[in-house]
Formats: sequence, C-alpha cells, structure tokens
Amino acid sequence: MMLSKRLKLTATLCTLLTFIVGLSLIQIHNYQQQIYRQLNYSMKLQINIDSLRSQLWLYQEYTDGQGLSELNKRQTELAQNLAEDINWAIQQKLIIANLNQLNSNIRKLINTQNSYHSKQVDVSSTLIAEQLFKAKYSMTIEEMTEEMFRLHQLSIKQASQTQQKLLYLVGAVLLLLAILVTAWSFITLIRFKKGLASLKQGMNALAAGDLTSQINFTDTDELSALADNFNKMKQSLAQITIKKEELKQEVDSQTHKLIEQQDRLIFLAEHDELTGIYNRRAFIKKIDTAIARDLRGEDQAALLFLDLNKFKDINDSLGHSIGDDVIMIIASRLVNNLRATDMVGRFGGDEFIVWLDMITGPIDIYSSEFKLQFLISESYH
Ligand SMILES: Nc1nc2c(ncn2[C@@H]2O[C@H](COP(=O)(O)OP(=O)(O)OP(=O)(O)O)[C@@H](O)[C@H]2O)c(=O)[nH]1
Repeated sequence: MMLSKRLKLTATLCTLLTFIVGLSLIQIHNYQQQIYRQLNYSMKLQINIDSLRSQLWLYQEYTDGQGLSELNKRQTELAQNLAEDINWAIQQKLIIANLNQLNSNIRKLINTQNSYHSKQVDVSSTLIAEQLFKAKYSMTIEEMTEEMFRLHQLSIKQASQTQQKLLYLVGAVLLLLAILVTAWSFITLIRFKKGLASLKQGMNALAAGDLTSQINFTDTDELSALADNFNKMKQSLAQITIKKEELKQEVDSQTHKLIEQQDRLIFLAEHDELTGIYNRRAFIKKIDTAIARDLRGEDQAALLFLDLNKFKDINDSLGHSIGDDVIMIIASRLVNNLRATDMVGRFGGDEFIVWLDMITGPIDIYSSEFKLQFLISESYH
C-alpha cells in the first residue's frame, strides 16, 4: 500500500478515535444528567409525600376547613408531580401509577371522612371511626413511602447497571480502536524505517563506487518507486562509466599506435629500410657528433668506405631478392663483428661506410679492413 494512503488511513483512524471519545463523553454526560433528573424528581416526590403526611396529621388533629384546603393543595401538587414524564422505565412507571392510585385513595378517604362528619353519630362511634381513618391514612402513607423506597432502589440499580454497560461498551470500543491505531502506526513506521534504511544503504554503496548493486523492494509504495528510479539512475550511470572506460581505452590504444608510428617514422628517417643500419644522412650526422667529440679529446678515429665488386652480377644472375639477402647478410656481419663504439651505415646501393672509433693507430685500420674483407668474402649459403 502507498505510504500516503497508509498515513491517510492512520489520520482517519485517529479522527475516528477522537470522535468516539467525544461521543462517549457526551453520552456519559447525558446519562448523568438523566440520573440527576430522576434523583431530583424522586426527592421532590419524597418531599411531597412527607408534606402530605404532615398535613394529614394536622387535619386529623383539628379537622378544620383550612386544613382540608391545605391537604387538597398538597395532594394536587403530588398528583401534578406524579404526572410529569421523565423517561421512566416500565417498572418505575408502575411504581408511579401505584403512587397515583394511593394518592387518589387518600382523596377518597378524605371524602368518606367528610361525609361521615356531616352525619350525626354518637361520640363513641365517631372516636372509633376517627381511629380507623387515622390507621388507613397512615397505612396508605406508609405504602407510599415503601413505593418511594422501591423507586429509589430501582433508579439507583438501573443507573448503576446502565452506567456499567456504557463504560464497558465505550471502553471496549476505545481499547479496540486504540490497539488498531497503534498497531497500524507501528506497521507504517517499520515500513518507513525499512524503506529509508534500504535507500540509505543503496546511496552509501553508490558513494563507495558500487554501480552494480540494486535496492530490492517487495512493496509498492512511494519509497519503492524512489528506489526504482534510483536503480535506473545507477544503471545509466554504470553504462556511462563503461562508455567512458571504453573511450579511455580507445584513446590509450590510439595514442600508443601513434607513438609506435612516430617511433617507426623516426627509425625510418635514420635507418636503411632493407638492412636496418644507419642511412647515409643519419650516419653523416652521427660521425659529425663523433668527430666533434674526438676533437675535444685525443682519440683517433677512421672512416672506411666499402664498395662491393660486381654486385650487379648477383642481381643479374640470381635475382634481385637474392641480391637483397646478400646486402642484409653483409650489413648484419658488419654490425655483429665491430665494437659497440663503432658505427655501420649504408651509403647507397652496394656501398657501406664504417666508422672505427677510438683507434690507437693505422694498425687498427689495417686489421679492421682485413677482418671486414674476410667477413664479406665468407660463404652466403
Ligand atoms: N638487389 C639489390 N640491388 C641493388 C640495390 N641497390 C643497388 N643495387 C644494384 O647494385 C648494382 C650496383 O651496380 P654498380 O654500381 O655498377 O656496382 P657493381 O656491379 O658492383 O660494379 P663495380 O662496383 O664496378 O664492380 C646495380 O645493379 C644496382 O641495381 C639493392 O638495394 N638491392
């Protein structure tokens, strides 16, 4: 999955988590308000009932008109409060209905007591009747108090149960979502760190001059696209480097060839092509230098000029290439049998020149001349 999508999903999950936390807090607040309303209402009813009890007691004691009207007022207040709808559950509604019933029972009792008072009966019967009414009133009020106690109990029990349910539900959802968000964030973080580490490794390898290794990615996200581009860039860089190397090799090879050709040209400019010994021009230069050197010291030198007799006959009789071979053999015999300080050159055609350096006197010339004549006259087979 793409990293941007992962981050978007993480942000969405976090928003959802925040929304659920907010919603839960509002829900808990509303429910607390409802409990507060119910308790408030119960207390109001309790006060009404207590007030009704006191008024009933007063009415029993004095049985006057003002007491009756106060009693009526208390009863009406209780009836009005009982009629208030505050979202009770069924069981609580039944208790309210009972209380209503008990309130109307009191009303009936008062009416009965009033009609009894209007009749003329003897004192002893009246006393018995009054005691009976008193007992009934107190029983009814007692019943009302018991109902109120049940209402309190039920309200507290229901509040505790609902609050517990709500807490469990909200807690479970929040915990689940928090675990999900945390796990998801960790997976994203690990993926991100892994991708960055691979990229860093690839860059370090490139910095160290490694143009062949590639960054391997299994996922398809922005980092793998980046790695892919990096790999392509590395490949092109490797190709460019190879071309550069090839170019360098080519330049080196061409330079080497040029140097060889230059050396060859210099050699050809100074040497005879057939025999490889100095040509006339180079030989003259060399002996100029040798003469100048010998003049500064006391060394003596000699220059011999060799011309082959009847060489033309060899060419004519055996062919030009055999003639060439003879010239080459003579040149080689001369070079190999003279001292390192002596020089041999080809003056032209069948003519050679020899520079004998550092000789002691004419005797050296004679002996060299003799030796050369002997070398040339040796067999050519
Ligand atoms: N095969 C061969 N022949 C050459 C070369 N250079 C010169 N010659 C031949 O050498 C011969 C030289 O002729 P000449 O100067 O008359 O010399 P020669 O025949 O030895 O005559 P003399 O010196 O008078 O005895 C000519 O026939 C040239 O063609 C060469 O490089 N190779």
